[in-house]
Amino acid sequence: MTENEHPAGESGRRVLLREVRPYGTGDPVDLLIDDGVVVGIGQHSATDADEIVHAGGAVLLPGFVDLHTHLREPGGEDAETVESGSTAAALGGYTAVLAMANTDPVADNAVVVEHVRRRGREVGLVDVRPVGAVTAGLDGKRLAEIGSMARSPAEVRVFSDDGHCVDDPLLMRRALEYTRAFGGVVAQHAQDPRLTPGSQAHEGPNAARLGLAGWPAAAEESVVARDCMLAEHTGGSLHVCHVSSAGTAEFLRWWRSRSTAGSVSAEVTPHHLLLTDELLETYDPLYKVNPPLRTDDDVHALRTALAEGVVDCVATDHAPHADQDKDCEWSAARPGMLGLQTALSVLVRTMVRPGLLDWRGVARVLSETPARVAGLSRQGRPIEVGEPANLTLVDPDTEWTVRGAELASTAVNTPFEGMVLPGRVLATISEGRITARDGKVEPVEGRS
Ligand SMILES: NC(=O)N[C@@H](CC(=O)O)C(=O)O
Ligand SMILES: [Zn+2]
Ligand SMILES: [Zn+2]
Repeated sequence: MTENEHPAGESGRRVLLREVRPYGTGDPVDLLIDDGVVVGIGQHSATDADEIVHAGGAVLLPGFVDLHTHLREPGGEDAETVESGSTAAALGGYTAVLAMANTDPVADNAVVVEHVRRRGREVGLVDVRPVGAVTAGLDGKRLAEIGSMARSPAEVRVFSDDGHCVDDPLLMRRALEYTRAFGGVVAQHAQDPRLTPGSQAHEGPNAARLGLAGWPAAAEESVVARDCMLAEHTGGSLHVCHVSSAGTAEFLRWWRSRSTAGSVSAEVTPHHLLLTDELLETYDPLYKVNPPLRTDDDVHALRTALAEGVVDCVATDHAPHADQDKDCEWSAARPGMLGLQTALSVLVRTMVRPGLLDWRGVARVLSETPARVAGLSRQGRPIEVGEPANLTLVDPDTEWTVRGAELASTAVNTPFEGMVLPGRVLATISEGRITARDGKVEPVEGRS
């Protein structure tokens, strides 16, 4: 496959989706895909197609785009690989994922990002887009080779030291200035390290009772405020990773009402929309994550902020960890949770069923906005004739029980273990090809 071909494109193959409801509205229609492009919406005959999906009135959405996935390759293959993570992504309804840079070696140069992009193409289940590090070795001391990653065949547009905060304001300023020149974006893990030494959990009564070092919300809020000001000052684009507190949402609401320059986008994770620090009681490291699970008030403020568009998208922060890094005492465990195969269901539970988001809203927060932030022109497109067929078919009603061992990731650290969640992905279509269907991925043809 050459660099210019689409990852999963398939020439001349016609796929017919029977009885779908785009954005969950209106009467069911048939949607015909030919050569990776939507060519007809209306009534179609089975003879039009090589392959038929009987959807029975299921909801059709643009394919999901995850701005925040840890695929762990290279260096962390005992937790996840591009192949296992792509499988989880396709099963979760994703057609594109941004693979975070905190790998080993770090994705801070063209060689590593090209490797990740190439592996994504070889696996061929989702469009894997590498994120480049902001600073060399994620050390926070000098900028990484941002220009050479942007110009490389990996076409890096999003830069992040995620896992670490770019806490030096001068480096953050330079990164915003530099990426602005080519339309890039800096995704910040907002955590003032001076306010979070040895932090283990949300700073509050629950952590205090258990004797766990606290991670105060102000450590996030102060960095977000500073970075918004730097984005305005430089005219650069800031993306705020994993917003976790009511205070950050409140600040962003105020900022959006006044700022005129620069660009700020923000994501919330499914786990911060559902889980709270009451789970600390269990002492189960499955619930250890960075930023930490916070309070019920934070959870509800984040849901409201997402409904209003103050926080404008959902990203999983899918963070697989091998058993030895989770099956141990709290303080020794690594922070992070699986997310790709449960994101939609958590969103249905926390936002759709309570009436905070309709399916158009789901398309906006899981697909359209993340695609725009990442600059992916073929993703998050309207469901219309002539558009690329990157699509996800969702059954909104079926409930299922989450079992980490049954998920496609190599690691099993889901915080939703044993929960019954609503909403299932019936099929994922990437560049016109069915990549996942009925809980199984469909292997790339011609691949041994
Ligand atoms: N979210 C986490 O708790 N962990 C992430 C890093 C990060 O997103 O900060 C990881 O790489 O494991
Ligand atoms: Zn992070
Ligand atoms: Zn992360």
